[in-house]
Amino acid sequence: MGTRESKQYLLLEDKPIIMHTLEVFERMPLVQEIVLVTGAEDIERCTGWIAQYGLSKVVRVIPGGSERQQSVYKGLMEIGTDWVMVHDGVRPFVEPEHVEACFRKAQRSGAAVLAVKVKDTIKQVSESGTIEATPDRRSLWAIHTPQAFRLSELKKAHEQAEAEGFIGTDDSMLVERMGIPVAVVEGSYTNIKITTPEDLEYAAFMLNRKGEKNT
Ligand SMILES: Nc1ccn([C@@H]2O[C@H](COP(=O)(O)OP(=O)(O)OP(=O)(O)O)[C@@H](O)[C@H]2O)c(=O)n1
Ligand SMILES: C[C@](O)(CO)[C@H](O)COP(=O)(O)O
Repeated sequence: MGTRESKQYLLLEDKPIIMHTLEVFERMPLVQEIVLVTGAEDIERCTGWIAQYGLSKVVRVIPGGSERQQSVYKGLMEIGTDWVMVHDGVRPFVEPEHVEACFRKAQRSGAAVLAVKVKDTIKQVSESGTIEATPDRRSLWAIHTPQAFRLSELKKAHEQAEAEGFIGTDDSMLVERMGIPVAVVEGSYTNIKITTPEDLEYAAFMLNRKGEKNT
């Protein structure tokens, strides 16, 4: 993002992005409790915002680890439910009905992630910048969060990955490598991961649109 402030704390309509994200889950009857994993130095201000925005389902705010994977694992250790969903703090536009669909699918099949079909042709490119392969687009999906799992299986997958020194870019990868099938549930292209500066402009537009819909 290139900002001094971590992107999850940037303001969208005067509210930190992470609080917009938490509000989606707070309002869902399906969600029992939320554990927020953050930087140790951010716990105090996050706790303040949680009180300010009345997020009663956030039962704990805990410091993360050295990598995303360790942070998720630390979060899992604080969960008391049989099922868990892992979500990126910077995906505030996830639709509650898609969260619900992902969760229900996981309950039926064991594990599920939200995703969208890719629109572009995707190429595998070498370090020197030459195209090496063009995978068949019909089988390619861009994977989002939330990702839903049985808590015991996700914990086990994390422990196995840690023991083998494997680092994945999402939780599904860790579960997949245990041989557990993970179902894909079609979500929405608006469930962006706010990552680069132009995403902030899109996010402001999306928030405005959401506000107009609700009035
Ligand atoms: N110790 C860490 C480091 C990172 N993360 C999370 O892992 C993700 C990826 O972090 P990072 O690799 O720093 O990339 P970006 O967040 O994409 O960084 P940038 O803002 O530079 O795009 C983020 O959701 C971050 O909150 C984490 O939970 N614990
Ligand atoms: C989990 C994820 O959102 C799936 O697309 C993505 O891999 C997270 O990436 P980040 O680098 O941790 O933001």
